[in-house]
Amino acid sequence: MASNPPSSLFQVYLRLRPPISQQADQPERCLTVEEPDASHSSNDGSSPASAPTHITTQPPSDARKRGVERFGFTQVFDESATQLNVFEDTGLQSLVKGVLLEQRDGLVATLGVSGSGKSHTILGSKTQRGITQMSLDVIFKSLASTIKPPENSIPPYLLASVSASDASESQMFTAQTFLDAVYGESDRGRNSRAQTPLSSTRAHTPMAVWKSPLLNPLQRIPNLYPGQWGLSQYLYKPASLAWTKTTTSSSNALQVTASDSHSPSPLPRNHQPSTAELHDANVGSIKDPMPALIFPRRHAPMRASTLPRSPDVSHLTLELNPHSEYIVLVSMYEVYNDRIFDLLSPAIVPGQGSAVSRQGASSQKERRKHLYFKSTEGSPDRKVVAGLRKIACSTYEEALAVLEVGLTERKVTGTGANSVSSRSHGFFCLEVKRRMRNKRTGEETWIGNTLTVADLAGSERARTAKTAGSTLVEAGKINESLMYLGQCLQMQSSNQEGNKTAMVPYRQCKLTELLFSNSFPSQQTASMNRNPQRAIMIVTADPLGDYNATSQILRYSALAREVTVPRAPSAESLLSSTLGSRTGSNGRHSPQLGLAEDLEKALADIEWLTAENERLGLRLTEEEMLRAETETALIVSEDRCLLIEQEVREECWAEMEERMEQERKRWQSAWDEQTGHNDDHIDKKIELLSRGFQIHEDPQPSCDERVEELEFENDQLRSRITALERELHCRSPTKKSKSKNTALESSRNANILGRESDIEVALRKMDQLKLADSMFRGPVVDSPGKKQRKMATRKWDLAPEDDL
Ligand SMILES: Nc1ncnc2c1ncn2[C@@H]1O[C@H](COP(=O)(O)OP(=O)(O)OP(=O)(O)O)[C@@H](O)[C@H]1O
Repeated sequence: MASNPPSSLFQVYLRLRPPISQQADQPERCLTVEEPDASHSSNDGSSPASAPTHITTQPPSDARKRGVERFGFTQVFDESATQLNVFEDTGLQSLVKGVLLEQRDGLVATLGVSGSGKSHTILGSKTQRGITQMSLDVIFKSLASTIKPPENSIPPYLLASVSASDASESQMFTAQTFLDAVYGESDRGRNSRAQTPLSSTRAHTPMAVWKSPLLNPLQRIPNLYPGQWGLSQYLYKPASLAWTKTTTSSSNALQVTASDSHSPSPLPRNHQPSTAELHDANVGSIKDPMPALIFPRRHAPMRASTLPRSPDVSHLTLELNPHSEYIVLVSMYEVYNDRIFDLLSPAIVPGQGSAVSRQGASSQKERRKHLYFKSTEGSPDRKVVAGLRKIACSTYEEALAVLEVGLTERKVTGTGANSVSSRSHGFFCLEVKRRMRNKRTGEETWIGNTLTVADLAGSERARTAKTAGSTLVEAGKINESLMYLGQCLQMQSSNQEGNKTAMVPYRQCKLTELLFSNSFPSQQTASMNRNPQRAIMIVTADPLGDYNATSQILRYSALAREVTVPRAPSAESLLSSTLGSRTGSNGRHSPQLGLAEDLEKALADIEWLTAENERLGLRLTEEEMLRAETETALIVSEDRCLLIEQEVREECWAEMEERMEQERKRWQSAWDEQTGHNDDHIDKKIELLSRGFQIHEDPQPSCDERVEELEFENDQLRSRITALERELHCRSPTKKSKSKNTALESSRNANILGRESDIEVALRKMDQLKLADSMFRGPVVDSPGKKQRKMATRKWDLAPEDDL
């Protein structure tokens, strides 16, 4: 089994985690490290000959029938391996060397089940440094004599020049400016990191370093390099948000200063930046640094002196050309829910002073701007994460302080599997750029390579990790991306085993794209003298952890795999031993020897059956492995289903709420309309009623009108009396005289009374008239049932008695 094929994209190492605490009832151990094979030595010398390279799985006792799997890695580190062992034996020094000297990018990533020790390997603990700190230390120690400029601060012009040749559309800041923005001047003296999310959530991997309360380097610029860089010409004024030329001398003053022949590294005359050039440079920080540097304020982290300094890696320092000039840029990003987010430019929640990344999945998704992994104008041959914030660091401490800032932004949550579980794939990039000058044209540029350290989130099962809601969504995305990563790694190992060159399907998700894109040599990269990256994968596993999850990860990542079925003692050997034991000591066969032939026949049958059994056992194991893989795919699908279900539920809920709101509004408007109508209706009714109740009073007639009225009535009455008298004349004379006498008498009586009211007079007069009328008409024969109509009293009946 070739455990370390030369063409592998990734060197894959396995590291076993020691038990955290000694429990009385330790779970069964599921992994056993094989003793190193003396004959084995790695093809490229990437692992020492005495180092173990294989591991076997021990299925739990309730599943003994399962086949034993044997996995091959570049090297296996058992529980006793220290951080320094891992750093040295994984060849991280050669990765650093590739970045510094060989124009080769380096990538180191950790992969494993949640809680298996990935972050510990990458970032270390309170007492031990991780491979990130050690790599940083080696790089800064190697660059110590060459890193420019001295006094640990970077002049802005230098940054402008670096930025102009940067291909990733980044924003650049010096570490001092950046850390000033993060911690502020007032907090510099404090040493507590109690309030940083990192301190509470990731206690085992302290990264905080920020010790030197130096002045803002930019404030000291004018005196820094008077002769060499001509920086006295430029002064950074944060208030004006721009580089301004402080001198009023002629425009070529800078060129004169910069081309000073005494300068140890003079800039070419034709490449000194004019103000316009600086303005045109693709640097957000230089055009407009302060707005981009808004950052939630933090308290300064713990003192550098309290941070672990071991393991010491001074002996790994590399020799570099002392005349070269380097600059180190640090950037950090995370892949969260298959999107890339810059960890050094977080979104800000107004008034809260904390990054949005701590606010939960949805808000994070909504408020942070995600970045693209793409080819840019300046980098057509390879993809880069565009638009990152890059911090120029000139010391190890500065780089660690920036790393600390990025880590506090990273999404970490407590789950059932790990109390500080990473919920995103974190990438820490260390770009080392070297100044290159074209001797012929004098053109200056900065080229460099990047060492990327990736701390991948751990795979987990929703059931064991007890995740729900947004954490479940994250877990689904994590598992999915790890499944794709597993497919790529499997393709890599099957390519090597069968010498095929099948396509590694790395474009399926952001994680695999970021890890694999730059691993393949292309024609363009070859023409640009750029080597494909070197990559190391450190797989971490807990030997006392979950068998299924651990063996699944190992199946993904191992460079080689074998399956063996535990053999039962062969029937042949059993029979031979039985027969042998029955042979007498004197050499004679026992009486049962006659059965030997039958037994031999049976032996052959048994042998055949045993072989068949083994074959079936092997198939069973293969089927089981297939089933395990399908189970993983099922878990991923289940996670996806849950995710979809959750999304659908949320959508339905939102739609229902929207509809309810619409209905409510509709009912409200109908109600308002109806109420308005009712009010109108009632108003109208009231109006009508009030109109009906209005009492009309005739105006009091004036005296003249009354007189006139009465006179008119008198006339009427007189004419009526005349008519009656005339009628009376036409009838019997006796009645006539009597009647007349009666009328006259009445009139006389009325005159006598004199004081009777008009009404009484009128009533009496009416009675008289009725009487007279009945007399004149004679007896009237009324039809039965017909009522006699009474004459109503009228105003004109009320004539004064005198008139009558
Ligand atoms: N080699 C080791 N030596 C001592 N302790 C270790 C080692 N590896 C891991 N641990 C401890 O185990 C615990 C879990 O480790 P860690 O946080 O690194 O897991 P992880 O794989 O990064 O988990 P996740 O994927 O959930 O982030 C920590 O307390 C860590 O200190």
